[in-house]
Amino acid sequence: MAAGPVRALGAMSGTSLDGVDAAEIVTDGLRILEFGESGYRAYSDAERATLRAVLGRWPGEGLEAATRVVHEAHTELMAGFPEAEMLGFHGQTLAHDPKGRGTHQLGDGAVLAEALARPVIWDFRSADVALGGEGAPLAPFFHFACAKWIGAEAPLALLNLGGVGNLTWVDPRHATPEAEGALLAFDTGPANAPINDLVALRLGLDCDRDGALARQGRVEDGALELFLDEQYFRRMPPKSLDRDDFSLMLDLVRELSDADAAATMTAMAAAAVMQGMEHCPVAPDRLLVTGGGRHNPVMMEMLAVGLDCPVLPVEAVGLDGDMLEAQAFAYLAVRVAHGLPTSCPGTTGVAAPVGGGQISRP
Ligand SMILES: Nc1ncnc2c1ncn2[C@@H]1O[C@H](COP(=O)(O)OP(=O)(O)OP(=O)(O)O)[C@@H](O)[C@H]1O
Ligand SMILES: CC(=O)N[C@H]1[C@@H]2OC[C@@H](O2)[C@@H](O)[C@@H]1O[C@H](C)C(=O)O
Repeated sequence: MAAGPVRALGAMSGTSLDGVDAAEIVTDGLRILEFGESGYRAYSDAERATLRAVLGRWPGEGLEAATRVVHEAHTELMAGFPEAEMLGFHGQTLAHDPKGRGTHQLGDGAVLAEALARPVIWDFRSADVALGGEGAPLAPFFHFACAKWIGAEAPLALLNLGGVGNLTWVDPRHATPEAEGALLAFDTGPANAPINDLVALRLGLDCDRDGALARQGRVEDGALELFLDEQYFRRMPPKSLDRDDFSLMLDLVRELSDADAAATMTAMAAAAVMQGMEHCPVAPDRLLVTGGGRHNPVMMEMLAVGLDCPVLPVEAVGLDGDMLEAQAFAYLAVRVAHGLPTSCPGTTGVAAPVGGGQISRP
């Protein structure tokens, strides 16, 4: 395919299991030329339960119903973007165990290519894992393009607070993301997923909206210390996590009141980020925050108090923090189509820059 600009649509079904985000960008696979339309398709409670029931169950039987949910939700949403020439389809991570079972995202790009009559780029993580990488995070190459787009001239950090947190340190003075020293990225630790699980279990809520519960509680330092004692925090990056790798968190707060448990888990997510920031090769001049956690003022305040640099939502530089991951998979799709790498030693620990992703045509 010619390496000119493409209007691509990316879709992401994140670890929070709330729904599917889709967003268009125009790119040549190097620069962001234009941001386009975006949309969201929530999972119904029944669909979410179907997905939740199979998380971690891979390899396994009986994934048909969950796969159908993923295909239907994505087809419905992506059909509303007829001008997109190419589709980037992340799928729903079912299991992520790069050094063991591998990484698996539910959904078949070939089925979507038929249904939507357009080329679909998908299965972004497998090639990286096959070559010894973590297979995640993959947004960092897009974060590099974002740093260029905002005209950054000094190292900065981008943090995604999704179900899991991931941090990207970017030095925008390099010409390409795969240049040695341009990027360092890794998953910081659990972010919203355990808080969602806590409030779902105890109160039947989706999330601790606006940190209202955490704000009423007190952080239990003993539990926080035990959490930070986890082996994961002693590992050097790159490193990545599966959604439920930190299920011990619920045990650590079992004896606490609802409010204290929420406050302590919010502090755990923030402390994991602070730990992660210590890995930055050069202190970043700001931390730009994307993902749902930036809407949680308690988590944002904890980060602002604990870090030396300004902590700002990505909206402060004109980006859309609800759509950044979907945009990332639109951008990565075009990179794959143009034969460009999507990960490198600094982002996933893979031995050399690699272009992941399969291309399915209708
Ligand atoms: N107003 C809010 N107050 C508190 N938390 C919020 C708020 N809005 C969103 N969140 C949290 O953000 C989560 C959604 O974040 P996001 O959509 O970035 O996650 P994701 O993309 O599914 O995860 P990942 O990036 O790990 O794949 C919600 O499940 C909730 O926990
Ligand atoms: C295996 C997997 O799906 N990982 C997700 C998850 O959600 C956040 C964090 O863990 C990150 O590593 C990744 O998502 C983003 C989009 C990424 O690859 O950059």
